Amino acid sequence: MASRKATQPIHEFPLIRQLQRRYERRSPLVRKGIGDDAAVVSIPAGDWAVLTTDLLTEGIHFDLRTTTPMSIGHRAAMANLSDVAAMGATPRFLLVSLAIPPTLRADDIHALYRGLMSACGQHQVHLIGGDTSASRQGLFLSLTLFGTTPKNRVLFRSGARSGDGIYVTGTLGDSLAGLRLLTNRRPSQQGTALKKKARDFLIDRHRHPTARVQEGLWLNRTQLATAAIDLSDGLSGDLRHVCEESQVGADIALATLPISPACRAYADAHKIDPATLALAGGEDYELLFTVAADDEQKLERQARSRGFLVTKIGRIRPRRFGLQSLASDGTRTPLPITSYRHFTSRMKHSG
Ligand SMILES: Nc1ncnc2c1ncn2[C@@H]1O[C@H](COP(=O)(O)OP(=O)(O)OP(=O)(O)O)[C@@H](O)[C@H]1O
Ligand SMILES: Cc1ncc(C[n+]2csc(CCOP(=O)(O)O)c2C)c(N)n1
Ligand SMILES: [Mg+2]
Repeated sequence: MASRKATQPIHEFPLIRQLQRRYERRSPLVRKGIGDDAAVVSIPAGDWAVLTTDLLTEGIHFDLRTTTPMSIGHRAAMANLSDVAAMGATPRFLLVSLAIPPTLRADDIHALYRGLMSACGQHQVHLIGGDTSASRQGLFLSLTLFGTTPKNRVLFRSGARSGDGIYVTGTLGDSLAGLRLLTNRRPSQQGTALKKKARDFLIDRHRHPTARVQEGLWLNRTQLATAAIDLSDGLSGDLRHVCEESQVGADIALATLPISPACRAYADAHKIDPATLALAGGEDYELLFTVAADDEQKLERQARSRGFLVTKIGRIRPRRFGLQSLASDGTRTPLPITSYRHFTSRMKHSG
């Protein structure tokens, strides 16, 4: 969907100057942004810095035949914002590194930045620098996001305790269903039973995910969450990280997983259980968090009054029980790992 013709060659320094003119904003915290050997920022006294980086690789994280440069920029920003959100921190400064193949034009890079910066603009994140290189083959995009949080105030993966309720924001499985709609090469098998509105919704959830920054800040500020993680690889794998770091087990009640009407319609049309999409689906960028049993009512009340969608999906158990799925009739079975794994699961997810 990007132009594959090199009609408008890229010149490194004019491109950087244009990006600086368009996207650099003044901030009292930015002492030096784009233009020196490194950026210099000051952070509020006593705050802790929260740092994350994410790499997006053509063919692995996106396919230029089925997506747009603007969506790639948006998703890259949201992937990083989501990690800062999962720590309960405020995102502040962004570094962007690009390796650009000869097939892309300057216009494509500007579209990518429009997607990036519109996502960052929602959270007052400042672009402070980056790096630009040519690539012989494929587009690579690496973002580093710098956030802050008051000292000692942070949501770790390691704080879950036996008895805590397990919650997620939003709905699960939409992004994977959207990706499958985009990449399935046999449209005759998928289009008929699914209304255009549902199809558009799922594709949009894949192309334009929303990082739950406000929710993360709320959970941290109120100290209602004992642990948190963002769902980038898929529930079945990401929950496992929380359990390993917290040295606990978990029950997940499959019937309670929040599934959007569109994802349910997709699952019906394909005769699959929507829970399999929710467990496997990566890139939803929802938050999974745990809450002490005594705080659950308070959490649910506050979520309602703030307009945040949160759903209880299970409970933390002692480590010896491992991770189990709990059926409506009370039977338990081990929760299989079906989430995205680099080096093994690419075809399964895109096919
Ligand atoms: N190549 C690496 N070198 C050093 N540390 C790494 C490397 N890759 C990952 N890590 C660290 O491992 C931990 C888990 O990383 P991972 O990328 O799985 O995070 P994630 O939030 O689950 O996924 P993602 O942000 O990529 O969607 C993080 O602390 C990360 O900084
Ligand atoms: C073309 C194409 N094929 C497959 C996928 C699915 N996918 C790729 S990486 C990933 C997990 C998150 O990555 P990371 O852990 O690196 O943040 C997922 C779910 C996609 N988005 N595009
Ligand atoms: Mg993460």
